[in-house]
Amino acid sequence: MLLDQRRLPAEEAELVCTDVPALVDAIRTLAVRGAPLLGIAGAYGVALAAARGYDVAEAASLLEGARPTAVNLGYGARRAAQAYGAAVGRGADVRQAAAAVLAEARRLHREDAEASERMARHGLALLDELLPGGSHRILTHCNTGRLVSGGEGTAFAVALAAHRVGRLRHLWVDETRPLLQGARLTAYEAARSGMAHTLLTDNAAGSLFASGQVDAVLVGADRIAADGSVANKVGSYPLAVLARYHHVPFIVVAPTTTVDPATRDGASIEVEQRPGQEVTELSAPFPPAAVSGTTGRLPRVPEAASGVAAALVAPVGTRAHNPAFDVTPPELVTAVVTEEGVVCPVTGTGIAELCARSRQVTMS
Ligand SMILES: CSC[C@@H](O)[C@@H](O)C(=O)COP(=O)(O)O
Repeated sequence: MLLDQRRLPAEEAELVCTDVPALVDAIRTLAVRGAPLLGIAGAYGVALAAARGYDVAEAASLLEGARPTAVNLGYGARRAAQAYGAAVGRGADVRQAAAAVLAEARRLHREDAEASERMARHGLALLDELLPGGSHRILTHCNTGRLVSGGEGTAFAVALAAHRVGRLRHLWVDETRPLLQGARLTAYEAARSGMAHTLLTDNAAGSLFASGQVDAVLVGADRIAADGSVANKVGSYPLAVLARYHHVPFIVVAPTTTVDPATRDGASIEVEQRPGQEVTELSAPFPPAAVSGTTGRLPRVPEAASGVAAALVAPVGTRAHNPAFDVTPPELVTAVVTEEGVVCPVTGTGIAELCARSRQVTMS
């Protein structure tokens, strides 16, 4: 059972996935999303497969293939599949093996919550070190809070920790085109946590930096390559460039499960390309109610890819370039905060150590 993130903030609706294809669809359509949560969903998906008596290895590979960039998804699915294999190897019957996978998924879920808490602590200490004086105006991109984690999230958890100790002056929330994770989800989480926040269009960030209103950028990551390159929601790289130009720290917050030593460098990271319709139409993942509320005088088209009514925002037939992520080179990253501590890609410090601490699981 998932909280259906496609329907937020209009509605807090549950989505029940009773088989693996349903979960794969939920992952592809972003009902469940965000790197750490994808790992958790992948592990529970394999537990579901085991409980239903499906082929566990095939389920793990289907789940892993649902979205290519967030390495956590494959990590969760592979780790659960390994737990199944190990149980069978110990002589467990199908029911016992399924129980072992479920226990492993729950363990991963708990570990993510713990990692989240530790990242928040390390991140807050880093902010205090980088920005003495302690009244932080933080800009964040996409959604990295409780909605994406077993705990309070990655980058958002650091901002929340600063808020709790009275050191967050303001949270700037990028809307995050085209699927509006910032507007729909981060603004929703910030409001629920009572954080002072303002939503801006992604394009408004430049003038915000220029007017000196951003003290630090905090983002999450979907995959960190062996050279310290960071893949995150499209729009993160331009923020890193802006931050460098304006002498503002650009900080990545991600658990060690996001570090992938097997991916050599940024160019080797597969960036998910999403349907152009997400750019040319106001449609998926918005629920029909939200779409009808926002169509105004825009022409309506009968059906979007998701099957919900949509409004055109570009002429029929317009092609759209829609990468879901971009890659920030290590020289633009001031620091990577993990649950194990802080490393500094800009100086090359700690990247090898980070890779050594990665918890990636490879299937034999
Ligand atoms: C949640 S931590 C980091 C990332 O997963 C997050 O910033 C992000 O890019 C999510 O992308 P999404 O396409 O919404 O799954």
